Amino acid sequence: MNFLEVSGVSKKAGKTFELEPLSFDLPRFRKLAIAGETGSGKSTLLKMIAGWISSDTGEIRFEGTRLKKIPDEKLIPGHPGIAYLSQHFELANFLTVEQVLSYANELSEAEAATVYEICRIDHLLERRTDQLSGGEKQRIALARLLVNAPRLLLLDEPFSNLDMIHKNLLKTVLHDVGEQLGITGILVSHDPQDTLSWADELIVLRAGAIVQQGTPQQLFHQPADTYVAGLFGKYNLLPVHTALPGLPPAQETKTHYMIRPVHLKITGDGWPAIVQQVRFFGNYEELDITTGDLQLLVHCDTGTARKGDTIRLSASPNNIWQL
Ligand SMILES: Nc1ncnc2c1ncn2[C@@H]1O[C@H](COP(=O)(O)OP(=O)(O)OP(=O)(O)O)[C@@H](O)[C@H]1O
Repeated sequence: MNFLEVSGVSKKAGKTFELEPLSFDLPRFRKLAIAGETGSGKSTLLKMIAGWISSDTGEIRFEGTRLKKIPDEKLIPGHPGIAYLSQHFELANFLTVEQVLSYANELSEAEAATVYEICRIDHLLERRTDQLSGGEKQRIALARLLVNAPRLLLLDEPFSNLDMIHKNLLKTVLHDVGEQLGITGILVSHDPQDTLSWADELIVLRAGAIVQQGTPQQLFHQPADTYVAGLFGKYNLLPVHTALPGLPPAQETKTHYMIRPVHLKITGDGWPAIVQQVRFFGNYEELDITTGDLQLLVHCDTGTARKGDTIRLSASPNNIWQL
């Protein structure tokens, strides 16, 4: 028995969208992220697991028990043991944070104090809910779910609308929730970059279907297609007939080599190339380069090359993937 078993669930939403029957298992304590472009069905899937909407087919089992469907088998959304942090959470007005949390609390005082500490909200307990920033409200909404002692936490786009500082703070909080509270998590994000550092496993959706499932490393280095490759960052495509030294023999059925810009290294020997453009991104620079009739992107340390330079490039065979 797996902690969570999703078997053949499908859902029609609106006139045109259909989440195709999909299945996956999630062992306890494993962090799963669901990525995909806008409208690919991420939230629909998460809401079905949360018990906010029902699937048209299939079933979901949590800790061995089949989850009841709403509204056929139960009227109130949600399932015991599963917490769902929606994009549109609400906190009761005119209450202090402490009141909001104590009404929901099912933990001992010491356990609740640990949750407040992990959520970095100790200093906010006396505040009223209308005296909080968006990021603070969100961490309180999260704490309110955690004081119900869930075993599975579902997070729907938790990083949207947060500036970099609050986003990083929330990432630390979510890391600690998994590590210190031992809560299994599923996170949905339209920005796959946010999921790479958090997840143990990723599912990529496109148009309501799973296109790839694997570790963040697999999805980044060995994407199933250009859609998955593009979700996780920029990439170069070189036709397999490209005559550059060091490229591995092309596999049958593959048409292109894929190399991430960060994996093209400027070296003493390698393919001669001309730098056409340099763009500054702070931590790195992005070069437009041409080699023969190919145009490629290279990411390198700032100040490595200037427009017009002739450079030499190479890539380790480990960082060349075929599509
Ligand atoms: N209640 C609904 N009524 C009509 N259409 C819906 C409903 N819920 C979802 N849809 C449609 O289903 C599709 C998938 O929506 P969903 O919210 O699951 O996508 P998503 O991948 O989470 O997108 P985003 O990243 O933009 O949140 C969309 O085309 C959406 O318009």
